[in-house]
Amino acid sequence: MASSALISDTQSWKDLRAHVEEINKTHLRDLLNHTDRCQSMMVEFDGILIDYSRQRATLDTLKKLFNLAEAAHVKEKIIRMFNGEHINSTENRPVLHVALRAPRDAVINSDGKNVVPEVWHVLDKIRDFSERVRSGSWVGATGKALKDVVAVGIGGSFLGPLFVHTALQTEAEASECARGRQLRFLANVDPIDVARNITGLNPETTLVVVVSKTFTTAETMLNARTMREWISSALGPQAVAKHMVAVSTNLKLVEQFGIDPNNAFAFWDWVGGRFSVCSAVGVLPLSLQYGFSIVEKFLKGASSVDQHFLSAPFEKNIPVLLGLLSVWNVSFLGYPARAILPYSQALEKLAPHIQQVSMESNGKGVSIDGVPLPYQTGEIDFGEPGTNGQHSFYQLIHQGRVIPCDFIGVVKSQQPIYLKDEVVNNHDELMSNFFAQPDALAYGKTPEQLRKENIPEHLVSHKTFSGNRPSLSILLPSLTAYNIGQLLAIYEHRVAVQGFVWGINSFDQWGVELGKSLATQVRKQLHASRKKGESVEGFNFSTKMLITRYLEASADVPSDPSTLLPNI
Ligand SMILES: O=P(O)(O)OC[C@H]1O[C@](O)(CO)[C@@H](O)[C@@H]1O
Repeated sequence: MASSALISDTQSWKDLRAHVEEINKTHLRDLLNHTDRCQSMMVEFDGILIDYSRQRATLDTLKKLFNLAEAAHVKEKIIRMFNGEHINSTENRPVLHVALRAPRDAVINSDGKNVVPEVWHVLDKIRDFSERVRSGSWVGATGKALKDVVAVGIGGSFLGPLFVHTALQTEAEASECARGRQLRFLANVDPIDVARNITGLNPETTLVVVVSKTFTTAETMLNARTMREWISSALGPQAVAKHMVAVSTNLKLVEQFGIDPNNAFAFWDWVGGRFSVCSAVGVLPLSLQYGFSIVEKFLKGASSVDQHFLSAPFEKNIPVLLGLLSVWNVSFLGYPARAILPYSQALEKLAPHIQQVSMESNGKGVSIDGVPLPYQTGEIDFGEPGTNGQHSFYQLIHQGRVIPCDFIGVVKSQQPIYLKDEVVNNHDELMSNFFAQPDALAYGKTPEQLRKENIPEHLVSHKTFSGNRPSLSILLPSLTAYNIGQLLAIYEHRVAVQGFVWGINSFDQWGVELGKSLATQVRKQLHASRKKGESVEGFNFSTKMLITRYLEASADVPSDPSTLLPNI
């Protein structure tokens, strides 16, 4: 399938380019009047309703997007992914996060081997370990039960688990299962993050889970050594065996670090970091907090969407539709950003997680065959829960730049509140905004409407809303572990579809390497300057000046310190 032909050279791409002119003659205000159009722009699957009628698209646009998908061989690429082919060609790896949530009896082959039994071997090990910790049969070095967990990891070894944890925290069944337990995440190498995470924790009752696919990430390893010091300085070095476990693909380095290999939970190089929340990366910390049976529901929700993605026709395939519409917005309508706006506080960490899933995957400059692209890929993802975002950046979305929005609403609140004598209950109040905002963006408000309302003439232009601003609405029935899994898989596959169309490798991340290697040079310099007083050399004028100023202004930092941990 590899070829240096770019999707932008195909007739389908050119047709869509030409079609923009047609769409520019329309306004969502009018498009929304066509009931047939709107009806065919609603899709339902497994309790989830998607309404994309507020996209700047007609049924003809959709037809052209399906042609584009065909020209980009999207169907074949999806099948190749599920078949375990090495579609991550620059790293020569399959991309099989779908195997992480496949049922026990599924068969998913990679390099001639069914990977599902090894997935379940690790899941069973997690179930067993987390039950022993939760029941108090696995105790710490002083015989106390371990009720608090600090998960140390960054990027994909952090954001997905944090998203799911935040979403489950207030879910009735999950929160009951987590009673008396805490799960914290130490990600940043900033010592302040260490201080925040250990504050209020007792090493005797704390389990540290070091999560790193490579077990070489500088930030994670320094934080892991810091946590090891925190434990051993309080309880003695032998306590590490009882208080530290690891999740990694690199079990050799785990052992070298001093963690018992029996307490290491494996995953595989066919799981990309940002797609790893369904591996031990997420399943271990979440099972320790909520119990394995809750996490299993999350995996089932994701698996249900996996099957839908693989088998549903494109006209009804949620990740495919959303992926194609994102390509339409970015590559044809020229909107470079996307706002992820969940009307649920429980989903407050969805946008940061999808930011990595999407931007690390699709922020590329060359095709999968290494050909420089004449078009931009990826989009700038950001977001906040509604209604908080409304009082922050929505002004720009309503009257400034056009940013396609994903509105995500939930039918049944995790935590309903009813107050006597209120007009509506609290969740209805929230959802009133969820329903209103997409229409405000789509319809806008004309000067004529304002004049009819007797708005003073000098304010008319200020109060005018152009409208015609696209969004889509995702309505979830509730926010259980299962629904959270569904939502995750929708976004993961949508990002893959976008990459498949753009013809890029969405599964590597070479762009993060340069900064890492330059930091190594700076680290060496800081060491040499602090220890031996060496002057700053080998940098450009600006960096040299900045580092020199930093060193001079922090000359009181001891050159040969004894261990100091945060004390707040
Ligand atoms: O799990 P690891 O190997 O510590 O890597 C953490 C993160 O670093 C990256 O490699 C780059 O930021 C991500 O892709 C990954 O999720």
